[in-house]
Amino acid sequence: MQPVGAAAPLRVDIAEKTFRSSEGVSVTALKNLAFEVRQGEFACLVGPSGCGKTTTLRILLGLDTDFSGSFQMPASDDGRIAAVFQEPTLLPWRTVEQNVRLALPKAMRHTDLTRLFDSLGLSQMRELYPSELSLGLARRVALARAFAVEPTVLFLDEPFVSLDDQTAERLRYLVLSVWSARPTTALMVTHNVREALMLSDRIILLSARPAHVLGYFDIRIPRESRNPQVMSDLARSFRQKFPGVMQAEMGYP
Ligand SMILES: Nc1ncnc2c1ncn2[C@@H]1O[C@H](COP(=O)(O)OP(=O)(O)OP(=O)(O)O)[C@@H](O)[C@H]1O
Repeated sequence: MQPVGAAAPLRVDIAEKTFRSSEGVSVTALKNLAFEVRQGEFACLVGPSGCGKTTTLRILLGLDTDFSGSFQMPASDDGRIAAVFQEPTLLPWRTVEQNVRLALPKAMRHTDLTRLFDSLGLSQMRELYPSELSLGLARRVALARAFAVEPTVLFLDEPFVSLDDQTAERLRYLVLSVWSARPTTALMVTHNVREALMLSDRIILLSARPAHVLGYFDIRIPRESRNPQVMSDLARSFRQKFPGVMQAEMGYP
């Protein structure tokens, strides 16, 4: 299928990002972090805990402008950006459906969302309020809200953490199926190598803080062919290419 949304890659070239406390303590989170995500590609930023992954996403989302360097979003006519964080951040006084619709640009407010709710298993939940949802369901709503705007670029920050294994795996498959129906440029942060091998076209492996790129791992095997044997072969190749980084902490013993 033809990728949609973007005509140019997402280009990131962050020279440095340093946090400075009022007591004068400084922490350099990113240093010479440069990478690209190609048009219509699902890329994963993988790196150890605290290396600077969320900091990178916050910069790309414009939530943190105090850094040196530059980045370029994929070019397109409307340039919609969507993001899903670990915390679903739903409006508590709005229903599931209202939470999703409120994110839509005016021209799309009356879009038929039936297929999207169906594909995320949310058809029966449209009238519920966030307090009535488990964390797994709330994450699905956050994902629906992001996909509903048909973004040019989609950022995901560890959307499967703190879920039990079964719920997380089901959600990974749901994301795959919704994303595959409209493969927009996506960048997902995770510290779970197995998850990245399952979902992505390209893994961008980051160093410990200050984060910079250690290397790329491209996966050309179609997602639907990544059965347990293929996944285990991919994990072996990854381990061979990056010896020492496949620790249990990173999701693949
Ligand atoms: N507002 C802040 N002030 C000071 N230091 C910060 C701030 N935000 C992040 N840091 C530090 O910057 C570093 C990178 O943090 P960041 O949250 O980006 O890492 P991460 O790779 O996303 O971690 P994790 O995988 O644990 O979520 C960490 O050492 C963190 O303590």
